[in-house]
Parts: sequence; structure tokens; C-alpha cells
Amino acid sequence: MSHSVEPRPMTSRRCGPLKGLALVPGDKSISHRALILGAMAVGETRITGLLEGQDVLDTARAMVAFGAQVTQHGPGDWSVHGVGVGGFRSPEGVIDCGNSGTGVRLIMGAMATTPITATFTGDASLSRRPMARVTDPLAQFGARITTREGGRLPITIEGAQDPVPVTYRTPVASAQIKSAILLAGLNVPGDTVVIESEPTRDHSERMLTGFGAEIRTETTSDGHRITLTGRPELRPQPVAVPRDPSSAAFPVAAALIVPGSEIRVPGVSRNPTRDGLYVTLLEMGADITFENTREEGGEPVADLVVRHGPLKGVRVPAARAASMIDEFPILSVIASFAEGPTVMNGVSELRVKESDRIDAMAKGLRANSVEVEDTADSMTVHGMARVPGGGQAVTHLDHRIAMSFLVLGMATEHPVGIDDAGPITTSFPDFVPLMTRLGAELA
Ligand SMILES: O=C(O)C1=C[C@@H](OP(=O)(O)O)[C@@H](O)[C@H](O)C1
Ligand SMILES: C=C(OP(=O)(O)O)C(=O)O
Repeated sequence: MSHSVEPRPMTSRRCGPLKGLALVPGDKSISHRALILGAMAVGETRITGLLEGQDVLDTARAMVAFGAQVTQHGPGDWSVHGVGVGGFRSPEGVIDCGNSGTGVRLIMGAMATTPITATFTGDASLSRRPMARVTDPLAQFGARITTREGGRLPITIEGAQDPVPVTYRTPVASAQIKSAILLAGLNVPGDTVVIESEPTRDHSERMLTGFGAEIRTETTSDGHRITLTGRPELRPQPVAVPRDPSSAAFPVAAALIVPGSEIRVPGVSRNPTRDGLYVTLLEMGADITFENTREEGGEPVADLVVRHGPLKGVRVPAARAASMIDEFPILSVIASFAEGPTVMNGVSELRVKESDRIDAMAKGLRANSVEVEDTADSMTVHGMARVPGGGQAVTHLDHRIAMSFLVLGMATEHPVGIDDAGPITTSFPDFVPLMTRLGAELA
């Protein structure tokens, strides 16, 4: 929800070895999708391990506004009574998606081919982010869309009366664009096709298959081609949400850079479309083992054991960017402690996340005496044996920037401060107590 609360400054000091079990929250991408597909299925979808972060709670509230019944039974244990494909009603008020790009873009897709009207809004960060990447293809289905200048929120969508199928090549690798189009395609007769140049996270495809939709993915000379056949009856499925690899990245990073650390992070998704950070860390020489690899709720998961050790800088290829798009801020922190430079290429999408993440990381790292170079679509971090720290970072309503700098301060010579820890609740509400239990000093 968009609310103005007082900023909550926080400081992170160098701590002793981090030890113990890090039970990170449920995957944010899968949590949003479970609520949305649950709302579009006929009957009850039971969800366990749901992330109760603000972004997901905002999506739950939106699904209620569109007519679904959403009930919390216990921590992480939720159910959704759906209204079926095409069954959404016009919400009474404005749909406030708070800080969540995934929430607003997927929900706009889910309603755009049903003849109802909704207005979407968000917080100051979300209101700066580009939405034409989703409203352009949704207009091709026949939806009538009004945006603020520059294609920004607030946006009003009058869903298409007689939607027509669309074939769309995404201009940037984005699972949010792909998913918005596929969700729109659910209420359209015939085949909706999305073509992407690089594969992006495939949670929508996996979950749509689980709910009984006809969807297939092919790799062609054209790219990665996903075809959905419209107007299925979605059958409710129990969804067991795996733990979020993007959230796991923060305790993992802390254990890698704080001497003497050893932690265990169980049940983390190892979906190959989300695994780029872990591939990169192994190339850097990180001491991470993956135990008990198994399948849970249609997603591969493993228990991670992470120990501190020496790291070397690497070059991260642009083709890997989509599979670790949310992990570049924390990778740039880890890279600050590696031997030699780490070069991250093809990362221009970071400039349109909750903040301009390249700029926020470069400025915050420099304020802590780390040498960083950045261009429109790359960032290079020069690692050093001892990182001075002692600086302040500005977080710009961005949870991942806030958590990244708190992790930095766990291993710098001098404390690192952030202007606002409030946004952390977006994706990882338990971050501060969890890190404190492992041994971090945050105040
Ligand atoms: O589909 C999703 O759940 C997400 C896709 C990514 O965004 P883009 O599709 O805009 O790259 C990612 O950054 C975001 O945190 C979650
Ligand atoms: C980019 C992110 O989320 P969203 O786009 O859903 O706001 C994120 O969680 O890092």
C-alpha cells in the first residue's frame, strides 16, 4: 500500500562470524502468481509458504477488490476462492499496488481482456516506473487504456469487450511483460504468443500448466516462444511456495563476506531461470554446497550451506542478466570484497526497478570508499581486501538497496548507515530479526 511513514534510518556494524539457520521467506514472484491464478480459477486454491511481504499483501487485497475471496488461515497459509477466467468484477475503489511492479503489471494483464474498468496506482517509486511496456501489448488485445504522461501510473483500463489474440515480441527481457500478456491471453479465444530473446523466469508458465492451461514453450531461431491457448477452465491447485532465492541472496552474501561464517539456508528455489547469482558465486570461488536437491510444488529446491572464504572478481555475461536481475545490488556488495574487478554487463534494466539500482549502488559504494565504474548498461566494482565503509547510503524506497548496504556494513571497517529500512518489508519483513539471530549487529 502507498503510505507515507517516517523514514527509519539504520546502521550496520562489523560483526563476528554469522552462524545458524536462515529460514528466508516464500518466493515473491510465485506468491503474486499463486494469488492471481487462484483468483482466476474456479473453486479454492490453498497456498502454503506465501510471502507475507507488503507487495504480496497488496496483490491479495487487489484480488478481493476484483471479486475473489482471500483468507489467511495461519502464517503463510492462505486460500483463494476464485471467480474463474473472465469472472472479475469492476473494483469499487482504486487498486493501489504500493511498491510492486510485478503486482501492478500482472494484475493489469489479468483484467485487460474482461469488460470491466479499473484504475491502478502505486507509491512514489512505482509511479516513476515505465508501464507502456505492458499497456502497449494490452491495448493490442482491445483494451482501452489511459495513462499519466509518459505511460506512468495512475492508469485506467477498460477491459476489451471482444478481445483478439496477440502475438508479441517483448522489447526487453522481462517476465513481467511476458506474464501480463499470458494472463491477458487467458480470456481470449485462440492462441496468444509471446516471443522473448532471452528466457526470463518461467513461474507463470509452470503455474499455468499446473492449473490446467494449455501452454507450450519452444526455442526457435526466432527466440523463446511461449504459446497459450485461451479460455481454459483453470483448476485450483495446492501451491507450496518455495523459499525465495532473491531473498536468500542477502544472508548468503553476508556469510560469504564475514570471516568465520557458516550458515544453512534450507528449501531455496533453484529454478534455472532464477539461478544466475549462484552460478556467478561459484565462478567467484564461493564455498556454497547444494544439498538435498528435490522438487517441491513444481519447482526445483535445495538446501544451501554457505561458508566464508576468498573470492575472486569475475565477468558476468549479459546473457545471464535475466536470471539474476534482482541480485546485482547484492552481487556488487560481494564483489567489493573479491580480489580484482567484477564486471556486470547487460544490466540496463536495473535503471527502471524500484530505484535506478546502478546509480544507487554506485553512489552508495563510493560513499563507502569502494571504486565503481558505471555506464548505461554496465557496472564494474573493484574489490579490495579491507573495505573502509563509514558512509551513508540513500535507498530511494528500494528494499534491495536497503538490504544490500546493511549486508555491506557487516564486514566493513567502519559502520554503514542507510536512510530508510522501511521498504525492506516489501519482500523480506523478517530480515532484521533473522540477520540478528545469525549474529549481525543492526540498530
Ligand atoms: O515476474 C516477476 O515476478 C519479476 C520479474 C522481474 O522484473 P522484470 O520482468 O521487469 O525484469 C523482477 O525484477 C521482479 O522482481 C519480479
Ligand atoms: C524489481 C523488483 O520487484 P517489482 O518489479 O515487483 O517491484 C524486486 O523485487 O527487486
